[in-house]
Amino acid sequence: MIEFRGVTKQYPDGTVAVGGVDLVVPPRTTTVLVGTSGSGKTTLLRMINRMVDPTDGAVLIDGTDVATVDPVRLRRSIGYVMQNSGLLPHRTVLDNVMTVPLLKGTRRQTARARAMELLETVGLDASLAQKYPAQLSGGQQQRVGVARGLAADPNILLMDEPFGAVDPLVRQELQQELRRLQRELGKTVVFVTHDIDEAFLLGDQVVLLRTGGRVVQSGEPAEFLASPADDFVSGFVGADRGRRRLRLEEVGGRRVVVDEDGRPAGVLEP
Ligand SMILES: Nc1ncnc2c1ncn2[C@@H]1O[C@H](COP(=O)(O)OP(=O)(O)OP(=O)(O)O)[C@@H](O)[C@H]1O
Repeated sequence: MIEFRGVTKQYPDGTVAVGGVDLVVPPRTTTVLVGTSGSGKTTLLRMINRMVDPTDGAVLIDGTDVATVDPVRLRRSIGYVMQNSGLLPHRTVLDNVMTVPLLKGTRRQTARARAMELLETVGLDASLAQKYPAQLSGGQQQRVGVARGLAADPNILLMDEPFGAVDPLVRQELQQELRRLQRELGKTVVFVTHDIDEAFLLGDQVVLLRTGGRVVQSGEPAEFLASPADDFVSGFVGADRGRRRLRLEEVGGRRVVVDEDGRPAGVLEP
């Protein structure tokens, strides 16, 4: 379990990136931090592995204040996946995935076998292992990034807009893969996005932030539509837009769910 207790981050120039956040991230579930640009999502995420230290409050992992843990050790025990995959360009895919396990002292043969296994887990063909990142598509690079994040078998996986830079179709594919992976692996995932649809799709818990790094609402995705905390939330989740306003229509004896324009969204189970 990850816990934020009264966490604030004020940068030396006076910017309050995160303002007094209290939040619990339950284990083995996906928590999505969502919000507009500059709402403190990345800062909040990076306080988990001490890439950023809070100026006030504390972040605890399983009851231990991360401030008391050596940052290098901490970072190697937590998976981290970022937007542009962050792969080392002059190293092969295999070497990229093996980096952290080798740094942690895993034997080369073991690390290699595990890396090959992980490439398969994230849906990559073994033949890509000896290629260099630039020889891969954006989507493939992101998959390698996910494999690398999982390589040291961390309990926690931090993902900062990991699918932000790929085209919409590949993005959908990667989102579905992450859902599958999460069902199989049961990691504690903290995922940053500015896309509310992605947040609803992936999050067991969604945390909506606004400028100044304040939590406006948190909870299960459906709660945001059922009872948005205020107008900002309504606007952000699009509760006021046609796409979210669904209604039932009877078609050929079945109950079909349609949107405001009458376009079908699905069929209601009997
Ligand atoms: N090193 C820094 N020094 C000063 N201000 C910073 C620094 N890093 C971030 N900030 C500011 O803190 C605020 C929050 O930044 P952060 O990157 O956490 O937001 P974000 O929600 O992740 O945004 P985005 O979606 O654009 O990545 C912003 O106003 C940003 O300009």
